[in-house]
Amino acid sequence: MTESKPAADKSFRTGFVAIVGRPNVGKSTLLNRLIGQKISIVSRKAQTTRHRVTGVLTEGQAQFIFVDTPGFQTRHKNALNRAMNRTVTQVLSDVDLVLFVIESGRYGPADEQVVKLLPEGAKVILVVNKADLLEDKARMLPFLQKMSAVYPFAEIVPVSAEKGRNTDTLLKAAEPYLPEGDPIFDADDITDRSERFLAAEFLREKLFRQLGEELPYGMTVEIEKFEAEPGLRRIHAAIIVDRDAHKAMVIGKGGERLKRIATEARLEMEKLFESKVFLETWVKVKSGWADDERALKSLGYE
Ligand SMILES: Nc1nc2c(ncn2[C@@H]2O[C@H](COP(=O)(O)OP(=O)(O)OP(=O)(O)O)[C@@H](O)[C@H]2O)c(=O)[nH]1
Repeated sequence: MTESKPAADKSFRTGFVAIVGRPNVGKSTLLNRLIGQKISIVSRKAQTTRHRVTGVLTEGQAQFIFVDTPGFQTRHKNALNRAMNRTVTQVLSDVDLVLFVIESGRYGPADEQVVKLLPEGAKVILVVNKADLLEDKARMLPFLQKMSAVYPFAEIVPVSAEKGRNTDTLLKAAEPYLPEGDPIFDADDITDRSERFLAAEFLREKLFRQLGEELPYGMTVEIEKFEAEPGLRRIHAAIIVDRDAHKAMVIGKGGERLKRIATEARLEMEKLFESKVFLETWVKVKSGWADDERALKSLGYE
């Protein structure tokens, strides 16, 4: 494994990078674009820091280690939110660089909330995504100028994550902000998350997509059983919601919605695990759990 590590001379740079932004600005698309489509699963390593690593990009003389920042909500004020916002600020003060993503031509209250969570002194690059959607290109420059007054951004880079435009420029702009140091991961490592974890992530992602605005607050996914044998994964997943009404929303009319969600998640798992997947899902009601500080610990938020 070690021979695939890039040669470490003194100018090699390695650093932790967090991608933040309000929902739907294109954070996942950007991460996927930067690290490429290939996802390989490796076991958690001893030298992995306390951060949750979502992707590693080793290119030229630099290694970018992307870390997870839990999502944050401004609509609901309960224990889960307070803890999540605390976690966000903690993670952001710990990383070497923050990529703050917004949409071209749009800067609203939800984006402002994110700026408020940026810790003092953090190195932040403003990524102005979806540049392809800005119909009037002449609006870009004044928009960038307006944004430069919002926060002392280290750099401002317009990109299109979806089309892969200018993402190389973004990496070049980001590299000098990583501290000098040897790579921590082998060049081929993309994620250190386990298959079990990724299974929950895929299901969660499909739920988010399908439920959209109706997403029940505090919903979570628990993998109750994960069995792996060559060419086959057997997964039992529970979707936990707060109320009976939420349960009905997730299941949909005649179970259609849950069926669609589970099918999409299963297909993605099969692709990633390169194996057949039997996925069983059901919805459980655990009332009030989102306000239970103890429940946070089990989710890793505290
Ligand atoms: N036109 C265009 N669409 C984009 C671009 N980047 C992302 N999108 C689309 O924007 C939507 C949201 O993208 P995501 O990557 O899921 O956004 P996100 O910020 O991770 O969203 P959350 O998971 O809700 O926080 C998707 O439909 C993407 O296809 C872009 O550069 N141009």
